[in-house]
Amino acid sequence: MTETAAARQSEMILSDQDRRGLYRAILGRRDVRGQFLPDAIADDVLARILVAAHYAPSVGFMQPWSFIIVRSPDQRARIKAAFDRANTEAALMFDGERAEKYRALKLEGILDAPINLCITCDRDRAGPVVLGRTHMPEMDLYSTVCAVENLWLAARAEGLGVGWVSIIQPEALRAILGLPEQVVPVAYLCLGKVSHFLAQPELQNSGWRQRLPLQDLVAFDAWQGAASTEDDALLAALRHAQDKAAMGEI
Ligand SMILES: Cc1cc2c(cc1C)N(C[C@H](O)[C@H](O)[C@H](O)COP(=O)(O)O)c1[nH]c(=O)[nH]c(=O)c1N2
Repeated sequence: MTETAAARQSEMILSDQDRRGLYRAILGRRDVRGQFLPDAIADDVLARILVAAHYAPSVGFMQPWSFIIVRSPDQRARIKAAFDRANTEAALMFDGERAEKYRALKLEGILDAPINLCITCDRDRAGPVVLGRTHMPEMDLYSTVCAVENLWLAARAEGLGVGWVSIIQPEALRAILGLPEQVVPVAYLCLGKVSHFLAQPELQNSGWRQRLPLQDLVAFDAWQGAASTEDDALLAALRHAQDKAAMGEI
């Protein structure tokens, strides 16, 4: 290995501090709806988090995403009206106490956040036959979701909150944003500085749903395959790691 290649290789190794920073961003990432501040986001910060999204993995290196930055108050008002229509329909799908609880939740920050961002998937970006998508046609959509998560984590590292709004008819999004037919609106996000990040998901705090024990979601060799004694140490490690994560530690 040449000296430059060796130096480059050592840059690829994350320091312990880097590693911890990554986990802190992952554990501290939140879906933000109610803590947005109206402050503008600096262009260089917005550029960095868009680059993070653009560096996501994608099937056949398809890079099917595009990013529509929605700043216009008129456009956001149209989106908010579409959310309100869908949210009224959604509330009717829950019964009794659950419906009441649903109606009390704040589920979007469309007008509160200074920027909204629609991340789309162009299903034709790389032609009809895509390496890796031949037998799983939804892989381009999954790739776009990888870009969403990259952006979400990068935003968290920059101290910005992101909230995903999916209570909206995709056809309404299409019409408002003028999307062509082959372009799917994958994620509609609200983005901005926040007063604070909550320690736990809002749905957990409100008693809507709790985080599941990770060890119940891990199986061996087949769907719901039972652990053998050789897996005991791993299961203990999972429990330990999740207990620490619940306290915000890694
Ligand atoms: C695909 C998808 C779609 C939505 C969400 C997430 C994802 C991944 N979430 C946020 C969701 O409620 C939240 O991620 C979980 O409650 C866990 O909380 P944290 O993200 O850890 O804060 C979300 N939240 C909300 O208030 N309105 C919404 O429409 C949606 N839609």
